[in-house]
Amino acid sequence: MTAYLKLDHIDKSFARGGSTTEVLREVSLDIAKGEYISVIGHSGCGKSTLLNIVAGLTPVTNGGVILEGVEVNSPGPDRAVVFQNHSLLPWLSVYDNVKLAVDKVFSGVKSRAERHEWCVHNLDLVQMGHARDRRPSEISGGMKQRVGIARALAMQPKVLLLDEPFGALDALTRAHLQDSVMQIHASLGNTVIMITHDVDEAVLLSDRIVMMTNGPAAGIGDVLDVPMARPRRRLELVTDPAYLKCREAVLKFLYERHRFVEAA
Ligand SMILES: Nc1ncnc2c1ncn2[C@@H]1O[C@H](COP(=O)(O)OP(=O)(O)OP(=O)(O)O)[C@@H](O)[C@H]1O
Repeated sequence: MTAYLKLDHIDKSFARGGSTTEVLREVSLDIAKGEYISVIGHSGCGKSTLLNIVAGLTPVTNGGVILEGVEVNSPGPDRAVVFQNHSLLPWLSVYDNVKLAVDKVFSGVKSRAERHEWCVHNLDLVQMGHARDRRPSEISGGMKQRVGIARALAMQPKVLLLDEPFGALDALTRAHLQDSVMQIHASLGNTVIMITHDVDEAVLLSDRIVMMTNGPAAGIGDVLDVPMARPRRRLELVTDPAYLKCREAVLKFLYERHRFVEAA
């Protein structure tokens, strides 16, 4: 099987002043179309660097990213990113934030009326249709993240890249948004790479969990298959032996095999 998205022997070093930091070494992963992949690992191991490489925002030192057989090394609408700190333009309404991305991607393809419908459709998908005329400063953090997700989905990307998208949210808002993302993934079949620090979130949402070793020169330590059937319901999973087993495997990886050691 050829991978839909291939991370091919990626090395990444940053040079600063006279010194070089090796952040990633030999990161390789084949991702199938529609797969939901989580990346988990201790702080500073290089998760965001890896996501930024896939997004084309950070150049690799060696290796490459191949999407549908074509190497990608600059940003493009085929890979949409949602950051932890909502990156909405504060002077535009919710609707116009989504419209900006839609116009950029679809101006030659969809008519003005179709683009309007598409913006409304994607805002409805994340239950934000009612707030489309508000500015980012007038909505909550969870609502901003919903708009960020709507904006990303509206670009119809081949790959959705989520960098701790729920990290700054309270537990209840986080759970609601996780459920929305699961529903969207079920209906649209997006290919997703999501960075998270949250073990339960990784197990709940993912088909596979990529566990990174500690840096410097971090790599993929292990990849865990998450076998529970979908749709998944969080309350039912609490007692599901497969869920508990996955959770334990990730915790063991993080806290026994690759314990975080504070730099002296
Ligand atoms: N532009 C840069 N220049 C130099 N060093 C960088 C740059 N970006 C990241 N790094 C370094 O690369 C390492 C990995 O950082 P990265 O943000 O990818 O880690 P992370 O796993 O996402 O961390 P966290 O979980 O805390 O967000 C860190 O040591 C960081 O200081």
